[in-house]
Amino acid sequence: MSSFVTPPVPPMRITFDARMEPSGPVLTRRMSDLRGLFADTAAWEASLAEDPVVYEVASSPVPEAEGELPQSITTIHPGKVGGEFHMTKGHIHPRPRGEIYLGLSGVGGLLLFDGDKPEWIPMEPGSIGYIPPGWAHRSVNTGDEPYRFLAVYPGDAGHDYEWVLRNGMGYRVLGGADGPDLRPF
Ligand SMILES: O=P(O)(O)OC[C@H]1O[C@H](O)[C@H](O)[C@@H](O)[C@@H]1O
Ligand SMILES: [Fe+2]
Repeated sequence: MSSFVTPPVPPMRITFDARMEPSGPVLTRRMSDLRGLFADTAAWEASLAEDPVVYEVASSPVPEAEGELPQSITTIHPGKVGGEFHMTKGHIHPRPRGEIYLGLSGVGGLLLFDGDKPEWIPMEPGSIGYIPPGWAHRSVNTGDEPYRFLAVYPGDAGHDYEWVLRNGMGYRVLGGADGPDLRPF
């Protein structure tokens, strides 16, 4: 994802509206944008008839450029595909850079994978999830209302989505009787 502002930018107060969303560009990802991510391909194909919005990313007007600290608020709408919770595509930063997430509303989790072992950080309003450099990351809505989080990341980190398609994320996150059921794959 990229924002529409080029550096240098002035010091600024970032203003959030009543829904606490930054005023910058919004990226919408529909089910059809999530090809190859859900295990149950038949269920994914069936969902394309309606092609619902799975998540939206609203960015602040800070450029994705070296030295900058862009922020975004992602809203993942609730739902499942073949028992698997709605989730983001997931990516790794081509330049190894850390990132922080802050849970704002709803419940979910941050799935991390270093290519060897997966980690799961449950997220609720007020939780800070830390993504160390070199870990792929994906967010999952494990509840029945929208899950929203703020992300802050170095502007030169970049997004590699192919890595996740090639390597997976270590776990699939399904709805279980007592909350999320993490299945190795
Ligand atoms: O990029 P995705 O894996 O689709 O995740 C959606 C978004 O989540 C967070 O907000 C990240 O900071 C964004 O950089 C990312 O674009
Ligand atoms: Fe990231």
